[in-house]
Formats: sequence, structure tokens, C-alpha cells
Amino acid sequence: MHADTIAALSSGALPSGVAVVRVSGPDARSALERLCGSVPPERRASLRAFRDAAGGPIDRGIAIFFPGPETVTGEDVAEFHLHGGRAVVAACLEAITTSVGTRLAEAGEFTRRAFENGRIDLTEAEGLADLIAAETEGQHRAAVLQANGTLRKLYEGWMQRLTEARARLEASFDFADEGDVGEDVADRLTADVAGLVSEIRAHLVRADRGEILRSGFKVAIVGAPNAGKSSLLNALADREVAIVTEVPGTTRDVIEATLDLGGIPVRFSDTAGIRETSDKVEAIGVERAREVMAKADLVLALVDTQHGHGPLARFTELLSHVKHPMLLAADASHQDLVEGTAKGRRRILTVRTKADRPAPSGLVARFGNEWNDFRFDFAISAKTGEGLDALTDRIAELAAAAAGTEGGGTSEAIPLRTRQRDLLNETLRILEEFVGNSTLPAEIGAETLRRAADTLGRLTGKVGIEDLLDVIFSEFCIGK
Ligand SMILES: Nc1nc2c(c(=O)[nH]1)N(C=O)[C@@H](CNc1ccc(C(=O)N[C@@H](CCC(=O)O)C(=O)O)cc1)CN2
Ligand SMILES: Nc1nc2c(ncn2[C@@H]2O[C@H](COP(=O)(O)OP(=O)(O)OP(=O)(O)O)[C@@H](O)[C@H]2O)c(=O)[nH]1
Ligand SMILES: [Mg+2]
Repeated sequence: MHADTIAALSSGALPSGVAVVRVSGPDARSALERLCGSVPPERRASLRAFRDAAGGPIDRGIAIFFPGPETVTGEDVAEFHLHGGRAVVAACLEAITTSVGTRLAEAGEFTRRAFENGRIDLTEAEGLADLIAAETEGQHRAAVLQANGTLRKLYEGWMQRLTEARARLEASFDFADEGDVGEDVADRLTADVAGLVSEIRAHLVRADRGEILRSGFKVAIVGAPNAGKSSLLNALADREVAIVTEVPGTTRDVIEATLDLGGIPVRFSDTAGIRETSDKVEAIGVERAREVMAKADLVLALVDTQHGHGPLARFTELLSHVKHPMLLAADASHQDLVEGTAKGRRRILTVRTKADRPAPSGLVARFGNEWNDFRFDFAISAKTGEGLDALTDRIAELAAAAAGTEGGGTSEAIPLRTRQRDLLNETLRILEEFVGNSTLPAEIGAETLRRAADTLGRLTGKVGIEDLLDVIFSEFCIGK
């Protein structure tokens, strides 16, 4: 328990309709006494006149007292709900912090106290940070499941099982000299741990989806210079994000815009038109375009067919830079490469641009001699808007498939953060070592299980993570 009391504005930017000032710590009660004249009845919203130390009026508002330890921080908590003016809030905080033991809170300090007082674990703290940062429905849904302790329960269950397994193994030390007793125990133990291994593995597969919810489904817009890439980005974003001119080679850097498509953040990157160039700046842009393409979850390959076959030859060259396993497979068929399958494996959509203009070759064009007749997935016009809805619908579908939220989303908790996934991977690696090595002496086996449990403990914050706490809690805003 902390000796000092912290106070902060916990609601959003001022001015606002109503502002909430929270106080947590041993002096929370006295703050109410000083500002309201008396402590209002516990856990009840009470209308009071707030006054400063000199008796000057601050505001008339609602005050609440939550006695610890059954509170959000685990300490006594006081709340002042004021009118959201800057001077009103400043006067209230000033009056609260005149008490010697009370100071302004640092970013994340309320949540940190909740963690330190055992009210929440680290996954819940991280879930709260993600909940506050959530901008799309998908992010919201995943963060709620972390913030409300769903992940915590899962990991605590796993830790419990590891502890039990270790206890059984350690108990078997005593029988080690008596022949087959130890062996029998070891077999059952290995089977139990193997069960855990497959659960952690399945959980980690879902983690990739968490990553998409957190950082977005990445879509690279690529094509030859002048194909209409920047025009597409602008049309999708509905604003002039990128410069558009008739000069090929206009875009040199990567330009991003994020759209919320069906609850998933979709990050579109407009890139430099890919071509050989002696222009130094453009060459760097082309290199960046290739990098963006290689990292994308989905590539939109744009072709302006109005000049006939020339751009299509470059298009073939361009696709060779998409480093998707499906494309690298030597025996991948045209079907695999471009049409793919509907189940989220499809990574490229081919798009004919400037569909408002007549194309000499029509929708079906020859595509070099390696591949057969080529049919574009979409024909669009950034100018008239033709085809854009169909294209965004398809992208939304693919993003939902990648994030695992198709059909209304998942109720399963998934780890959203790299920190969490790294620790889970580490735990998995240690447990695989245990399972794959049935001849390990019991002492070493028990030590291996202990290391795995410790790694899981770092996930929930049960085990030595001092170094990490500052990093995690500093992401919060003041007042949280
Ligand atoms: N006004 C206000 N609204 C808020 C918060 C707050 O601090 N103040 N919260 C800030 O994050 C969130 C609510 N979180 C809370 C979590 C636990 C407890 C709490 O007192 N828990 C006790 C008692 C539960 C009960 O009454 O059933 C407990 O769990 O033991 C309160 C708020 C969102 N809304
Ligand atoms: N008629 C018509 N013209 C278009 C359309 N989309 C783009 N253009 C024109 O095509 C030219 C090139 O468009 P951009 O969007 O700058 O092409 P880009 O692919 O970004 O080009 P770079 O950045 O140079 O690689 C501009 O003159 C646009 O006005 C379209 O749908 N219809
Ligand atoms: Mg451009």
C-alpha cells in the first residue's frame, strides 16, 4: 500500500461537459472532508458544494467515496464530478493537493496501483491500455476480453497445471530408486504437458489474428508509374492524402491511410510506381515499394490497360517481387497465384484502373506467354467511383478472415501484444524441450517445468518484471 495519495483529472480533454477528478490513497477521505465539508455516504453519488481551503467556491458537483480495498485501485478512492472547465478543474486539483501527502498522479499510476495491489494482473492492465486506445469494433472486442480478465484466467490455469506437474515430478524423486514407479509417473506427466503444449500452440495461432486487430491489416497498393495508385488511395480515404499528377513517377515515398473496414483497421500504403530509374530519389521510393509489398497482408496490383500490353509486361515483373510463399512455390499454378482460394490465403488482387476510359484490350488481356488469358479481379475508376465498393467489400472480407472475426467475431481471448506472444513462444519452447526429452533426469525435468511456469508468470506479472512495469504503465494517459 502506498503512503502517498494521488490525484488527477481522469476524464478527457477540457473543456468538457463534465470532468471527473479521481483521488486514490490514504488521504482520499480527507480530500472529501476538506472540499465537501464532510465525507458523503459510501459508494453513493452525492451532490455537494466544493470549496477550497480559504472557503472560496470551486463548483457544485457530485462527490463519491469508495472505501478500500474493494475499489478499482484497492485503496480508498474519492471522485469529484465537476463542470468541465479548465479553471474549475485546476482549482479542484489545487485544493486537493494542498494536503502534504497528496500529489498529482503520473501517467498510468492509478492502473499501476491496481496492479500492485493485486486488483488486476498485467494482461488486464495491458487490456485496459488497449481498451482506451481501441478505435475499431474489432479492437474493442479483443481488448474487453483482456481487460476483464479472460486471458488472466487462461494463463493462471496453465500455471496451475505446470505447478501441479512439477509437484508430481518432485514427489517422484523419492521413489526414483524403487524402479518403475518413477517411470510410470513420468509417462503420465509427459502426456499432460504435451496437452498443454498443444493448447498453447493453438492459442498462438490465434495471436497472429490479434496482431492484425492491433496494428491493422496491411494492404500495399502497387503498380507501374501512373497506374492510378495514388488516385485509388485518395478515393478510398475520401481525401487528398497523396499527390496525383499525370507525370509518371509522382509518388516517391510510402503514403499511408487507415480505414475502418468492418471493425478492422486496414492500412493502405500507396507506393512509388515500380520501374527502373536513374533518379536517385525515385529509386529509393521503388525500393521502399518492394519492401512494403513484401510485408503486406494483401497486395493490390494495379494496371492501367489503356496503353495496351506494355504495362502488363511490367506487371509480371512486379508480381515477382511479392514475397508470398504461394508465389515463391515453383509449381504454383496461375490459379494459385492470382485467384488463390477464398479462405484468407489469397494475397493478391489484380485491379484494372481508369475503367471510365476505353481500354484497347478490354477486360481480358494477354498476359505474356507464361500465363494464360488474364482476367482482372476488379475494374475500378477513381474518377467515377465505379468498382470501388466491390473492391473495398472484398478487402473487408479478407481482413476479417485474417483477423478471425468473420461471422460476428470471436469470443476467445487472444494475446494482442508482442510482449505476450514472445513470452508464450518462450514457454512453448521450454515445454517442447520437456516433452521431447522423456529421458531427462527428474530433477532437470522439474527445473524445466519451473522455468516454463516462471515465463508464464512474467506474462501475468506474478514473476520478476520490475524492469517492465515502467514501460507498460507509461503508455497510459494521466488519470488512468
Ligand atoms: N466514475 C468512474 N467511472 C468509471 C471508473 C472510475 O474509476 N470512476 N472506472 C475506472 O477504471 C471504470 C470502472 N471500473 C471499476 C472497477 C472496479 C470498481 C470497484 O469498486 N470494484 C469493487 C467493487 C465492485 C462492486 O461494487 O460490485 C471490487 O471489485 O471489489 C470500480 C470501478 C469505468 N468507469
Ligand atoms: N480518367 C481517369 N484518370 C485517372 C484515374 N485514376 C487516375 N487517373 C489519372 O492518371 C494519372 C496518374 O494518377 P496517379 O494516381 O498519380 O498514378 P500513380 O500510380 O500514383 O502514379 P505514380 O505515383 O507516378 O507512380 C493522373 O493524371 C490521374 O488523374 C481514373 O480512374 N480515371
Ligand atoms: Mg502516386
